Amino acid sequence: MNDQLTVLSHPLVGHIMTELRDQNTSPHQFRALVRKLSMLLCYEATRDLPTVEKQVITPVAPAQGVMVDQSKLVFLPILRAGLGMLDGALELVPDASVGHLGMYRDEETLTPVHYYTKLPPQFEGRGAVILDPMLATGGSAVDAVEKAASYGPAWIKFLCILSAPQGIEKLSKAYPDVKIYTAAVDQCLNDHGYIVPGLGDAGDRIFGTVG
Ligand SMILES: O=P(O)(O)OC[C@H]1O[C@H](OP(=O)(O)OP(=O)(O)O)[C@H](O)[C@@H]1O
Ligand SMILES: O=c1cc[nH]c(=O)[nH]1
Ligand SMILES: [Mg+2]
Repeated sequence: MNDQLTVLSHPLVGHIMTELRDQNTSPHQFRALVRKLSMLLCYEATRDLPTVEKQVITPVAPAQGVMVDQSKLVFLPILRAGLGMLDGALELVPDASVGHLGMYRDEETLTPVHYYTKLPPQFEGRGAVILDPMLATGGSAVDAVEKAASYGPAWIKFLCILSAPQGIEKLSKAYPDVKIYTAAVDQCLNDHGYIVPGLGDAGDRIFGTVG
């Protein structure tokens, strides 16, 4: 693989992924599993955040601690499915800002269609963390990074639950500076652009709209 890519490698991640893939998993369970994986992805992606020292007094003695300036982070979920990852990310960084990138993938052309954008106006000195459970062809991810980059963030990271080799390649070639964090990399895409074996349509499974 490449050094832009971090794949969560852990027995518990494998366990959660297996439950997530199972077609018998209910939307309620699916959302809970996506939330857990999103927290773990966010944990990895925030490993290099700067800290400032802070002294506190414990019941026993003064202690030198550190704090993170959470306002330096902006989470950008790609609607709809990315919303499923937001709770987990905000659980770890509750004071981050949130912007929304509305796009869906046209079923015929597999290219993203943009329908809504609402980002915080002030990105200077802040990092952008894009959230979308699925990195398939990579078209949506590349468009999301392009949009985020136009706001001038200090850096951009892309967090997804599941990815296909095609999507990783497309995103990493288009944006070599964007680090990608994923819980698993699958084999390929099928003729409809779905990840194989995958987990189906993440948005439909999160929101209970499976046909
Ligand atoms: O890598 P790509 O080939 O662009 O595919 C990935 C995109 O497809 C899914 O969204 P979808 O179009 O299903 O929209 P939804 O979240 O509203 O269901 C997924 O959540 C990504 O945004
Ligand atoms: O497998 C896939 C591919 C794109 N979007 C999804 O939700 N699932
Ligand atoms: Mg969908």
